[in-house]
Amino acid sequence: MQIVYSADHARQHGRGELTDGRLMPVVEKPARAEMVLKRAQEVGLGDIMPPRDFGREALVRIHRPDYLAFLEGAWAEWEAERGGETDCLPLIWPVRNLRAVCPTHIDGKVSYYALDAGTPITPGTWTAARASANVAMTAADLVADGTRAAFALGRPPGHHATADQLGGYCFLNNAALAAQRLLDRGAERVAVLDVDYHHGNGTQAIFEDRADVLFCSLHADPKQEFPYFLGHADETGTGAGEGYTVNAPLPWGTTAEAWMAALERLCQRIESYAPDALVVSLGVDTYKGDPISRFALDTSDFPPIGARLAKLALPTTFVMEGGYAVEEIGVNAVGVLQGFEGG
Ligand SMILES: NCCCCCC(=O)NO
Ligand SMILES: [Zn+2]
Repeated sequence: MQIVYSADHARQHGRGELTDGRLMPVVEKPARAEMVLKRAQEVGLGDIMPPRDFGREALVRIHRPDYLAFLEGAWAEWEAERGGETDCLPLIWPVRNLRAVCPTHIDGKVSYYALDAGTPITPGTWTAARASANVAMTAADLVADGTRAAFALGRPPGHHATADQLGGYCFLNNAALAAQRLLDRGAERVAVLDVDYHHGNGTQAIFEDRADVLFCSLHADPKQEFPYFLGHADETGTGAGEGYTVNAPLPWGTTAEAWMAALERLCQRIESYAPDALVVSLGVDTYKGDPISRFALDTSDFPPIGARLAKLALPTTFVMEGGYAVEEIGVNAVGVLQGFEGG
């Protein structure tokens, strides 16, 4: 399986994320991608190629221009205001009884464009986020060119990012950009399957009113887990997209048996949709040893996931999302890909 990778991911390395009531060391760090790359090379998963730069015209197919302008200029504005000793994080949100009018001050702007305070903007964020987006679109192009499957080994991840908001360690929605790229290359229908432990609120929001992308996700129940405010089973799409969003929320402690049963239901929905291509938001934070998650999948449970996805017999673009057990992320993520290849 072809792997697309850019060392520019390492330009995203936050100095802290707000969690557990304090600024903690980030879990979304460069070692994650390096460990997956190392494992892919160890098992000879496939050739590794750099991304092509698709430019801003590809990003605006999914993201709002004002949001892209914010991301590009945020660090410079933050540094001018505060110096470079701390990362840019929000401190207030336009919640109930407030108005979502974009402020001019960087504190207000980052709050307007962020859904959480766990996603630090750093000097290298814009570079890393664009590289991750280009990695995903390059992988999608490989699949559009006839490759059976490709792996976008990028970070920062993307599935929490909406058209105009960052959050959950995400800035640009790599999986959504990959799906759009496949449509722009001639696919009529694309299914996005999100197997990350967390609900892909960004991907759902981006495609919720569209019938040309089916969004399916199994994830920790938002009543218990981040992102808390999207991902319920009664969210089925809106307008022309009614029926093209499928959520399978699962409780803390979910075992591989229950998780695979939910996956089976989503795979059957994908089969009935009969897409031209599949994009998989591949998070492996469903692993029982993940430091921020509470499902119970073991390393041996990951290859069967790939094997089931292979039975869909669709051109498939795997896009790296979450997974924070750094020692096991490689064997778990590559395990899915080996299972897909029948390895
Ligand atoms: N800091 C709160 C948890 C962010 C979740 C990140 C993730 O893995 N999403 O898939
Ligand atoms: Zn996750």
